[in-house]
Amino acid sequence: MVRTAEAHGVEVAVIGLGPVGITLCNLLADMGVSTVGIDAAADVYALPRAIGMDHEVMRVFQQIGLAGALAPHVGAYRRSEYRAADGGLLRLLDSPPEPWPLSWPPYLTFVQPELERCLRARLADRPGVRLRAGVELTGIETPETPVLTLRDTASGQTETLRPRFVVGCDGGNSFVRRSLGIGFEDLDFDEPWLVVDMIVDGPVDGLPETNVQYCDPARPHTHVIGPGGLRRWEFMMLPGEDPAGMNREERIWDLLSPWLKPGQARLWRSATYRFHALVARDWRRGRVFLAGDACHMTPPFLAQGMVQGVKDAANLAWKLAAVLREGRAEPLLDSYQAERRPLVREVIAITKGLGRIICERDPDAAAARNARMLAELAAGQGRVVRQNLFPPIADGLIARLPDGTPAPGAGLPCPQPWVVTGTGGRQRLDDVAGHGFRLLLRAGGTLSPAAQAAARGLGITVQAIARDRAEPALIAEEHGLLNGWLDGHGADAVLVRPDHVVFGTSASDAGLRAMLDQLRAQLG
Ligand SMILES: O=C(O)/C=C/c1cccc(O)c1
Repeated sequence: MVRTAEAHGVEVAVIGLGPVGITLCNLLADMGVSTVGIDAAADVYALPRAIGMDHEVMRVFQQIGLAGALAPHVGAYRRSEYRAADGGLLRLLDSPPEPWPLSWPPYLTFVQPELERCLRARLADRPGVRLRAGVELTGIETPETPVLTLRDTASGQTETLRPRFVVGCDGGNSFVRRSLGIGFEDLDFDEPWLVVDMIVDGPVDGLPETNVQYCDPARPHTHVIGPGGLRRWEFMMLPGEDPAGMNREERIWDLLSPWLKPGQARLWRSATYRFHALVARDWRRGRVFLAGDACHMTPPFLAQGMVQGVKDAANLAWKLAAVLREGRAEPLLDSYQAERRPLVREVIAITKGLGRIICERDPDAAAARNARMLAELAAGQGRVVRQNLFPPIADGLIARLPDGTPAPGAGLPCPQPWVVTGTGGRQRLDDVAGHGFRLLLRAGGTLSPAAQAAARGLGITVQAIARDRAEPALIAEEHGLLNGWLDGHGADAVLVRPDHVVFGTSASDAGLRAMLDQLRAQLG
């Protein structure tokens, strides 16, 4: 039976309610955008797939108001060691000591089903957003004015939906992407691996205390420590090994035998899969967008899969809201692909570089690799600050200097220090300064009437932040992080976008007015 239910008032349809889609639904709902989230599955996928996230993603969950609810499902920071087959250390991916730049540990782990449940629970009974699980997208037409055909998987009933915009967050096999005929650029790195999630309930001697990339040419493998008792091992599958044979419990215990015996842990999930290095050629067709795995797939070695997807959601959400709520022109939405695609492509290339190190199976090449990495370690180059591996946004909606280069700091995540307020005690800055466009100034800095009027006209919140409590201001930093960052960029003010990315910095009132003019022009 065909039922045509013209849904009036749905502004954005999000297809796929995995972590990226449900994050996008939360952000859009908070921005007052009427949203429907659609997923063919009746419930959250009960087993973990992603396990790692970073401080920028945690900041988005903080923005959504979920930091507290997620705390039991989030794991502590661990460094990543790259080790040779003989156990020797080859490289260390670490984090700087506290205070951390975004106030969250730069790398965290999480339990995916619980994370998704928290994100869904927050939207239950919320006006303006509707989650429709058990509803499958079966057709998508005319991307300039999208018309969706939906089918209820239980009743078989179909309906049509005409949202203003559609975002396909429907995973690597995205129906949305395939329907639009969008292909991938293949960055040429895929290998078959077995992934095993174990729950270790009690103390077990000899388990690694950190994440480890075992660069063993006989069988490259990985160990990641998740929250609670969750431990993940990943094993490369060798030529001739068949997925079904690898994914037998007896075989898994055999692979785990250097660390665990049966009875010391429970097998939660195991799966064989082939990782890929792919980025969609187009991220937008008309009023239909792609996000997350639907438009990029990253090898696992830096845990960037979900991270980059949530960053897509944060990037797109405020731009859609700017068009739908503030009447900005739709070309603003072109900056989504302009900003995200080159960055994600670079993240995939960086991950691929590390993956090639880990996945080396030729013993001679592995020996040469070890010698090179040991020399780098001895020369002090083998200790890498994890978050510094990733590039800033370099294209799109950022302030530029007269020569066209990005303004100092533009495209980076803005630091989020711990601050102390007169009334509120110790808080993270975003919880005080808000989440829209905000202009953060040094304490004592003043804005000319013209700059104030320009900021007000753009709906920008202005906040002065003292370096410490000795300076008179309503908000004072605990560790001087943001003021130190301004020092480092030769700036007195930083203009931050709603996705926490730095639009630009300025060192004078004239520079600030020029930056605000650029923002007005770029917003359209
Ligand atoms: O952060 C890292 O260095 C590695 C994380 C990770 C997570 C999951 C699977 C992997 O191969 C690596």
